[in-house]
Amino acid sequence: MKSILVTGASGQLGRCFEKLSSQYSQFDFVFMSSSELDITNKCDLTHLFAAKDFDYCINCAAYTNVEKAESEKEKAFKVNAEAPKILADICHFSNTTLFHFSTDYVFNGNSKMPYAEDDKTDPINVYGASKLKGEENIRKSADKYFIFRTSWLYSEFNHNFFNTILRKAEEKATLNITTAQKGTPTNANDLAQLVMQIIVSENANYGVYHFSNDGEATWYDFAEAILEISGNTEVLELNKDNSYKTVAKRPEYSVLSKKEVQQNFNIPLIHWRESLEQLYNSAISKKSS
Ligand SMILES: NC(=O)C1=CN([C@@H]2O[C@H](COP(=O)(O)OP(=O)(O)OC[C@H]3O[C@@H](n4cnc5c(N)ncnc54)[C@H](OP(=O)(O)O)[C@@H]3O)[C@@H](O)[C@H]2O)C=CC1
Ligand SMILES: Cc1cn([C@H]2C[C@H](O)[C@@H](COP(=O)(O)OP(=O)(O)O[C@H]3O[C@@H](C)C(=O)[C@@H](O)[C@H]3O)O2)c(=O)[nH]c1=O
Repeated sequence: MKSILVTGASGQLGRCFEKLSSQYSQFDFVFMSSSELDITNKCDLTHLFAAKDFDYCINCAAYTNVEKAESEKEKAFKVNAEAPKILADICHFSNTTLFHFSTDYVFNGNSKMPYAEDDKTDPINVYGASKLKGEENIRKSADKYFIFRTSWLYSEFNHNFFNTILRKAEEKATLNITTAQKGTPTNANDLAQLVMQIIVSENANYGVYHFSNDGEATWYDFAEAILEISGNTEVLELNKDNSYKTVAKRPEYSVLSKKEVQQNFNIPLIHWRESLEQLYNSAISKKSS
């Protein structure tokens, strides 16, 4: 039976893999949260891989607080840049295929058209710079790796924009949301599904790929869609607000081109709004009814 290690398993994406794992009983999944496995600890990682053979390692562990990263640069780089290097070295030595995730924030956002994989990177915040360094470290150390740059992940799990808006709707708070950035909201469950499809098909087209849902939106459009789909348009005030204060700069435009991922893995792309609606109906409205 092939085995799959999932790191950062209590995070948003990790929990999507855990949810999906019940559909893949042919694999032996080992889920390890940050308290069970610290990916910055080379010694613990070495021992783990010496004790068990993993065919795949899905690295969902990351430092993802974009605002805090500005003042915690060292910590962000340790988790997002140095740890992926350790993981890549160990995976290479153990003949384990590594799946890793990066971000649209590796780009500066000056483009007017969707970013391709080989477009120039130029992060404008610490989080983006730390994730880019992590990509570079993996590319140098491993052969059998997939890096998926994705954007604006949300799901029913943990802290994310979708859950924040739903919570604010419950509190009937006034929402002031920026229209200053354009990107693509991505259902983290769709990303987890893509990875499992690649594992099942034993596809070996290793490399860096862009994956998000289809279409584009501002954060305001995303918030508006969440309120419409959850039937909350009457109960709270939603305003466009380009003066929303943040510490970290964010790219104005970060839509990703999905040509490569479609060509290499033959997957259907779901429009962000359709996937949002599906998730709300399957995971949220069911829970509250
Ligand atoms: N969220 C988003 O919008 C986007 C995310 N991505 C990328 O996708 C991936 C998954 O993100 P997502 O699930 O949303 O992020 P989360 O923040 O929800 O999950 C990250 C997990 O990593 C854990 N973690 C942090 N440091 C360590 C460590 N040293 N060792 C082990 N685990 C650690 C965290 O644990 P704890 O909480 O205990 O610190 C948390 O459980 C990341 O690589 C991220 O950069 C890319 C684009 C968009
Ligand atoms: C909560 C809130 C946010 N905003 C703005 C702030 C910011 O510009 C934008 C998004 O806010 P967030 O803090 O939720 O998102 P942010 O942390 O920028 O999200 C990013 O996370 C990392 C991990 C990624 O890799 C990116 O792809 C992206 O998803 O919306 C408002 O305008 N009003 C609000 O009420």
